[in-house]
Amino acid sequence: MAHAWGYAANNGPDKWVSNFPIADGIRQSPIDILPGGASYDSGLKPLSLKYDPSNCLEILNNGHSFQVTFADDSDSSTLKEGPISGVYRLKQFHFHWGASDDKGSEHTVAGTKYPAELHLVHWNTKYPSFGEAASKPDGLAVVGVFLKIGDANASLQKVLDAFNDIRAKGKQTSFADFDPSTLLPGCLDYWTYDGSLTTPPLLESVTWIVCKEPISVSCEQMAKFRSLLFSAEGEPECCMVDNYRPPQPLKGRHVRASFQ
Ligand SMILES: NS(=O)(=O)c1c(F)c(F)c(S(=O)(=O)CCO)c(N[C@H](c2ccccc2)[C@@H](O)c2ccccc2)c1F
Ligand SMILES: [Zn+2]
Repeated sequence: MAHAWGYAANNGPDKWVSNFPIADGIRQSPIDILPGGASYDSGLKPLSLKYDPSNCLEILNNGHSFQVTFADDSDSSTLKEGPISGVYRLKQFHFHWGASDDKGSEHTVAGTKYPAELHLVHWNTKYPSFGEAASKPDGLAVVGVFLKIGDANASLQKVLDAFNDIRAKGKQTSFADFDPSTLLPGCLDYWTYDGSLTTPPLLESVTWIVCKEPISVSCEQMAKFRSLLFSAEGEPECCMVDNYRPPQPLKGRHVRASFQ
């Protein structure tokens, strides 16, 4: 049985290709975004994000990151417009972060790494389910938001306050009435390109929408991220840090900007 994928030297991003050959595919994510190389597209619409806090269900340590899961049986928490057509439903959000403040984001901007990156994962309702959508080239849309060291983020603190219940892999706890739009930056200018999931199964089904403006996170809040564990209860403790895939080859893809 091949050992499970992770972010360590023996099972990390450089090893994923042996079990997931698409790791060397033509539309892999993340990428290094070169603002000078992105072309402004006046046809790109503003993002329309409408989230209902009552859809928020639970928070879970899945051993790779932590995720906040949403009820997606109706169109009450959706992404519309932007670079996509149709209606995409919010399924979950999660983060990626580093062992220190100089790394942690998956996307980079002209080589600049941020200490963390938020991903809001949505699926195209033209397909019957998330699982179906995840295997289609237009099946998923992920909104990425960079985190930058600065003032403490009060909205993020609500998520971090749940960490004591989910410290180890497999732990979950109810998490209700959270509005993820409170985690979005004031300005929703974005870059967009065709890409993939950044973890196995690395499916090439994601329209990436990466916000230009970061949100703030304090050093103390970053320390709280790093208090989570990759390991399950009873296993030797392994801090959950550096759970990011490095930028992948562009392979001829174009990045568009919604702003000039
Ligand atoms: N950066 S990314 O957006 O590509 C990404 C991640 F980097 C990521 F870590 C996760 S994760 O769920 O936290 C652990 C890996 O599954 C997911 N989770 C996916 C997911 C699972 C359930 C519901 C929504 C999203 C991912 O696990 C997945 C997507 C599609 C098919 C199978 C699994 C994910 F989408
Ligand atoms: Zn992610």
